Amino acid sequence: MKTVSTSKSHGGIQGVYSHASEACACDMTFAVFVPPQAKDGPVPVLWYLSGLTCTHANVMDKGEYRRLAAELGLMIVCPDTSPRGEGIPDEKDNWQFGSGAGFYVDATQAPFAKNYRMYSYVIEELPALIAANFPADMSRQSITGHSMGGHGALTIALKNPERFKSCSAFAPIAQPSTAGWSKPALEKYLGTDEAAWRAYDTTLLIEDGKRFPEFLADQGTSDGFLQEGLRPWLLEDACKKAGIGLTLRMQDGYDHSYNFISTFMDDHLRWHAARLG
Ligand SMILES: N[C@@H](CCC(=O)N[C@@H](CS)C(=O)NCC(=O)O)C(=O)O
Repeated sequence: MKTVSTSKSHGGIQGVYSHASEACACDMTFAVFVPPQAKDGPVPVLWYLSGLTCTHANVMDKGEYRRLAAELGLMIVCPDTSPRGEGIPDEKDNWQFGSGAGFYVDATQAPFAKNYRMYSYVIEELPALIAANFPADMSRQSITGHSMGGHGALTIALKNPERFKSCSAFAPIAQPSTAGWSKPALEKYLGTDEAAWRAYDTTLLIEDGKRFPEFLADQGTSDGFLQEGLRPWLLEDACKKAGIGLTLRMQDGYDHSYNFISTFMDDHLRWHAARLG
């Protein structure tokens, strides 16, 4: 692991690191905020998964999580959203696929299967690296994310309920297997057999019996992707049918940007801190 940069903030350290990823077969960059409490022992970890077009840096620069994370003693880990670099298959003019659009799946189709393994990266490789190199209490982890990363957080929590104490999302893609900006990506990463997509679709995972105790989700009413891409009512329906507690807050006038995310970041940090103990 290489340190790209470190910078003191609110008594903690905001760092950026890179490493040669086995899962993605390329160098990957990620951000970690270590709160001041870490000098007294391991601290709980909150994973933040970003949305389409993002790197590790968007939430680090605009998410405004450090002040409260430092107060609550939370480590914040922000992975990249896809493999990147020379030789990685990509569609340069398509922001909904390839670089910046890994959708947190393990691709099975050529030529993507070699690198686009963001599910394994986020659930296995990066946690092992964090556990080995940072003062993290890996018995206390929670997960959140935005848009494509909200989909990532919800699906990962549903598939690994024993790993995470809590899960929340900002404007998550509720049903990626039928939304216009995600369905083509699932088809290219996972093939045309729609049965394979179910493992990466929140509503279908719930339909197939996966469970998580409760979710918090915030959604702006002025989000341009609300009607076609995000459709939180599908999450609401799925949770209701399954008896999963969902706190869905429609936030009047907010859009899809980090101005929305940063407004409600404190609420999400407090939600997770309360459940991380
Ligand atoms: N590039 C797209 C927008 C993509 C977009 O809104 N991405 C969200 C996640 S789905 C984001 O967080 N963008 C980065 C940012 O706002 O910093 C467009 O121009 O319509």
